[in-house]
Amino acid sequence: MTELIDPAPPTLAEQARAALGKRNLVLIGLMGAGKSAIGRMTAQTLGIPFIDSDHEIERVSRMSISDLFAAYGEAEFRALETRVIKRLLRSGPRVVSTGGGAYINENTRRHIRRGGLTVWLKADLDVLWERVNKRDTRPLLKTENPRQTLENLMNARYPVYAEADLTVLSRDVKKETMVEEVLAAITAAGRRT
Ligand SMILES: Nc1ncnc2c1ncn2[C@@H]1O[C@H](COP(=O)(O)OP(=O)(O)O)[C@@H](O)[C@H]1O
Ligand SMILES: O=C(O)C1=C[C@@H](OP(=O)(O)O)[C@@H](O)[C@H](O)C1
Ligand SMILES: [Mg+2]
Repeated sequence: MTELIDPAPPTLAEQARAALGKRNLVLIGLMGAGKSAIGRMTAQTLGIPFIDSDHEIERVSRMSISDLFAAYGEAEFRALETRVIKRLLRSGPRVVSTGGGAYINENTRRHIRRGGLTVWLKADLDVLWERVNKRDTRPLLKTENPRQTLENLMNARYPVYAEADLTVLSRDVKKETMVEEVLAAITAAGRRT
């Protein structure tokens, strides 16, 4: 007689993967929130592809984000960003990390809202500033007072990011903890919908 063995309960990653189904997971939030870093790790944990929209923009344009801003200006960058994100969201499931301004652009936001489950990585100014001031790859922060610029962007953008399906607080904890919280949020949302 064969013995019936209870299957192991599903892991958090398996539960989140099931809740996501064919949908894309789209990370939004301000510069330094961890969209690129946490998005990559989340995709690995879920076992689905990861794409960073800025990386894809750099690949297709063969230019860095800074050079794109300098050569063509922000409006052209936004138009390219819209096209790239629309294409990236055409098939799923994937984790797509967007650049901080993507969700703020009305056109891009429309594609994102249709194209997947949105998670806002929300962080306070000190956390963001600590992270972004170490690098000079973000053209919008090449101002006289970049911390103030970041704060202004926060004030302008947080009400829009707040429309996301889910919000996870990004703070100084291990990246693995952030990934777990994203997975837990997806799982809980899956139960609700
Ligand atoms: N939970 C975290 N703890 C410590 N450092 C983090 C955490 N999340 C992200 N970082 C770091 O902060 C910096 C900005 O993260 P990044 O993923 O590029 O943000 P975004 O894509 O939202 O601008 C990177 O150097 C990244 O490794
Ligand atoms: O907030 C923004 O408008 C931007 C954020 C950047 O991406 P990260 O949020 O990944 O730094 C990048 O897309 C570009 O510099 C503009
Ligand atoms: Mg990024």
